Amino acid sequence: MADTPSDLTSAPSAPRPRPVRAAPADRRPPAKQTPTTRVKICGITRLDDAVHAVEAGAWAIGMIFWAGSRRKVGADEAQAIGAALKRQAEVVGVFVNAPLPEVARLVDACQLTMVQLHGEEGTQYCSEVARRTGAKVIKAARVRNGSDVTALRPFHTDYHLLDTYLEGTPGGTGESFDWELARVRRAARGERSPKLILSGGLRPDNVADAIRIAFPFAVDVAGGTEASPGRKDPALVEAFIAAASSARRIEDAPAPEVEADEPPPAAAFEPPEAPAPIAAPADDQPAFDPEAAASADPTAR
Ligand SMILES: O=C(O)c1ccccc1N[C@@H]1O[C@H](COP(=O)(O)O)[C@@H](O)[C@H]1O
Repeated sequence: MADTPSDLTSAPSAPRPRPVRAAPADRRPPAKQTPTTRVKICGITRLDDAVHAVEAGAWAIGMIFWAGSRRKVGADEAQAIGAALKRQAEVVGVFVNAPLPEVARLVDACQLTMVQLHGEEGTQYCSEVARRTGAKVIKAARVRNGSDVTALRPFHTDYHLLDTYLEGTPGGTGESFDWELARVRRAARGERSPKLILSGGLRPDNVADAIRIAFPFAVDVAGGTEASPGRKDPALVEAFIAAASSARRIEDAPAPEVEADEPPPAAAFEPPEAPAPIAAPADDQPAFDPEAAASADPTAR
C-alpha cells in the first residue's frame, strides 16, 4: 500500500489520459470531396500553348496526327511538346484509322502517354495499340443516338470518349450532342466501364452544364478554346478549365434506365496497315472480333 509521498512518486504510475482538444481547423483532415472533372485541351500545335494549358491546370493535352485536320501538329513540334510535358500531363496523340506501325512510331518519337483512336478502329486494333505501345488507349465514338454509345461496350480500353456525329467529319466538329445520351452508358449494369471523356462543342459557357448532365471523368475541348484552328486563346483555355473545375458533379444522382433506341451498328473494321478513308466502311473486310470467335468456337477461349 503506498501511502507516503515517496511511495507515491516511486510507484509505477498509470498513463494519464491526454486532454482531448479539437484540432485547429487548418489541421483537420479535409472533408471527402468529389474530385473535379479533369480537362483535356486538344488540337495543340505549339509548345507555348501546351505549356500554358498545363500551367493553367489541364490534365491532358492532345495533338492531332490525322492529316485531314486543320489542327494537324507538325512532327518537330509534337516531339518538343512530348519531351517537355510528358511528366507533367498526359500527352495524347489523336489518330483516325492510322496504320498501327505509324501509331507505334509516333508514340515513341513524341513520348505519347495516351493514344486516342477517333475512327472506326475495332476492338482488336485497340488492344494491339495498348500492347505494342504501352500507352493508355482512349476509344472515341461519334454519337447520334443511344446505340452509338452502347457500341463502345465491347471496347475494354482505358477510356471511352463521346464526341458529336457529323457526316463526313471524324472529329473536331465544334458541335455538341445530347448529353443525356451519355446516361445510356451509365445505365449499363454490372461491369465497370472505362472512364468517360466527354467532348464535342464544349466551351467555357456550356461545359458546367455538360458535366452536371453527363458526369464524365474528363472533358475534352478543341475548337472552344481556340483563337483560330490550331492556335489557342489563353483566356479561353483558362476560362474553360475554371468552369470545368468548379462544376459540381452529381455523383450519386440515380442513373436512369435509358434504353438504346436502335440495335448496335455492324461490327467495326480493323484498320489495315495502310490508312483507310474515314468514310469507307469495311464491307468487304469483316472485323475480326475475338469475343465472337471465342463464343463460336469454345476451344478458342
Ligand atoms: O480536332 C480535330 O481536328 C479532330 C480531327 C479528327 C479527329 C478528332 C479531332 N478532334 C477531337 O474532336 C473532339 C472535339 O472537338 P471540338 O471541341 O468539338 O472542336 C475532341 O475529342 C478532339 O480530340
